Amino acid sequence: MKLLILDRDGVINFDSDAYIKSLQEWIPIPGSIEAIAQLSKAGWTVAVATNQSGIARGYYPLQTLEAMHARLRELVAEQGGEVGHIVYCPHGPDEGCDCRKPKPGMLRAIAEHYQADLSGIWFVGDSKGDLEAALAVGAQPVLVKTGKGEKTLSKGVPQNTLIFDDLAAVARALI
Ligand SMILES: O=P(O)(O)OC[C@@H](O)[C@H]1O[C@@H](OP(=O)(O)O)[C@@H](O)[C@@H](O)[C@@H]1O
Ligand SMILES: [Mg+2]
Ligand SMILES: [Zn+2]
Repeated sequence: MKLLILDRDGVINFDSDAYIKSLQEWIPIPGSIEAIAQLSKAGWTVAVATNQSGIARGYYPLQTLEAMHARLRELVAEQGGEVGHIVYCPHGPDEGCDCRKPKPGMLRAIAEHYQADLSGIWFVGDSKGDLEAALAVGAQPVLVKTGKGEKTLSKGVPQNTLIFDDLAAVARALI
């Protein structure tokens, strides 16, 4: 299957150092909704793996997170596309969970959901932890320059990282 996995904040929607704490703060990056819709219409399964430590930190309830993901699904559906499995890590950095990136637990959960092999699968992110999670399971690290991407790039990225300006450019490369 044609499986593509996306980080959320900084890839699909704008990110903020103050976290994305409400539906109103969840604003798609221009071109990202269209990119996901075009990819899914071209036969790609587009899954999402996102750290959401704001839940553990008490910044927003699970209900708000679910509302953001419902909005994402709604916007992509309006463009005739579909969003696949969305996995999130609600834990804080000190909880020692297996799902918080750079650990690959969420990528493994998505692979399990689709009974898919992760080797070579593109995982598109904006942070170093995204790239490291990809490498941990033999997936292809892909960096976009949106969100924290420029900052991540300036600090150096793994040698085989693919680099694109944004999610729309990733979609153009795949379709
Ligand atoms: O990029 P994804 O994984 O979709 O989500 C990242 C968010 O959960 C937040 O992750 C936080 O990192 P800490 O969780 O505080 O280390 C910060 O980087 C915030 O700016 C960011 O909004
Ligand atoms: Mg991100
Ligand atoms: Zn977790």
